[in-house]
Amino acid sequence: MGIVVAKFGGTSVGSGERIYKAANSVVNEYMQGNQVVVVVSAINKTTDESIKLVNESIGELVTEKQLAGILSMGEMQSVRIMAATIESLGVKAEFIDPFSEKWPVITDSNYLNAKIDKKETQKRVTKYIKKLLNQGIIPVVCGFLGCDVDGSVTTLGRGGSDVSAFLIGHCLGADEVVIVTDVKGVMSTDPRKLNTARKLDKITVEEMIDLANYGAQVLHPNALRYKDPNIKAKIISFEYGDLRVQGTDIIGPAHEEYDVITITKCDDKLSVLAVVGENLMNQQCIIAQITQKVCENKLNIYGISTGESSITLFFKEDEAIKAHEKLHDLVIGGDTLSSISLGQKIAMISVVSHDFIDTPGIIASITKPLHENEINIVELSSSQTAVVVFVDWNDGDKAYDLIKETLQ
Ligand SMILES: Nc1ncnc2c1ncn2[C@@H]1O[C@H](COP(=O)(O)OP(=O)(O)O)[C@@H](O)[C@H]1O
Ligand SMILES: N[C@@H](CC(=O)OP(=O)(O)O)C(=O)O
Repeated sequence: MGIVVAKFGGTSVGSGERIYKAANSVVNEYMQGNQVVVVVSAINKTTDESIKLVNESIGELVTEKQLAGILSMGEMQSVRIMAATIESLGVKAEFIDPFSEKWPVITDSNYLNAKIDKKETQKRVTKYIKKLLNQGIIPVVCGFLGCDVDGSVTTLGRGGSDVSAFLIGHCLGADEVVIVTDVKGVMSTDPRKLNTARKLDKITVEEMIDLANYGAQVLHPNALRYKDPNIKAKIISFEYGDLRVQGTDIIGPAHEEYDVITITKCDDKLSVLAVVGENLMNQQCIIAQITQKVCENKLNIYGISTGESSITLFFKEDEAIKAHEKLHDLVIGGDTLSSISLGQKIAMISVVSHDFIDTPGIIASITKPLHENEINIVELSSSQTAVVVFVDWNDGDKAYDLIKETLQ
């Protein structure tokens, strides 16, 4: 016997027929001897429709607290219908919403993007949800919602039902979390945008996080925070009405702890090369020509950035000498580039954390102490989860210490 958390997204409960199919799949899983927790989103586009109504009626005068309360209605409705449908199939089910005494997900009072109180949630999942499972009852829990210490409804942010499912799975020590949605699994790209998209049989947690961070709606980027190594996870289609169907397996735990900031200074001394030319932004294939040259000579680029009239590249000190020579050949062999310069010795400091995605001001908090200590930043690049700072080699250790002091 195992514990399975099954989450049904809005489209998977988008009609009476789909709700029946979903309830039936849950009951079948239960009949096979598993304990099942159901997490449900609002039916179809209910949340979008509520937002539209609020915009048209109240507009900006709505408070965040009021809006969270209004949005919660979608999930309040869907859990009731789902629990009743499961019961109609002969198995005991209990809906749980933020007003239930047994509500598990406790958050702060950031109403529309609430932060989860993991300790309190863990306690309540054990006390209430686990108990229901042991009584043979199927808990049907509102996805997306939380409740603060004052008893006010909060939301976990748009698409937050995925977070609810993995959070509850984590707190229960579940065997599996199954995300039921309107695609066959994770695809090579959004099938609504490219019809050549194909289904992946598996994807690693890290890959899935990156895909989600860059907008693949299929899973909320914060959900996998709660994917423990021993929890199996998959994304499947609602079409089959079967939780055992194959979709995309999400493999392994997250490699890096969330909540943790990793700061590293590259051991290698780097050199900066600037390739210069007029109006490079509008020149086609120039980056391809540069990287092709670098690739032919088996050199590794540590960083690259583009500007109006220059492209800056970072290489290991010894490789930069060869890169300089080879890229100079490119410069004098064509009309687009005018010149190249091999500049100072550089230290590279990388700052990485999954928390950067939704934390404003990270770049400012990295650059402020450097500015205050008169350390010049040669280059800075950033992605959703990483900021890489290039400074003069002689400033490297001090810059590293300052960033560490500020962020940790
Ligand atoms: N790489 C991808 N693989 C699968 N689906 C994707 C991908 N990128 C974006 N999507 C979109 O995610 C949608 C599913 O997410 P969502 O609409 O939030 O479902 P649900 O209502 O079940 O939570 C799909 O319909 C698809 O258009
Ligand atoms: N109903 C909420 C929460 C959610 O997760 O929905 P879905 O699972 O349909 O993406 C929203 O639309 O944001």
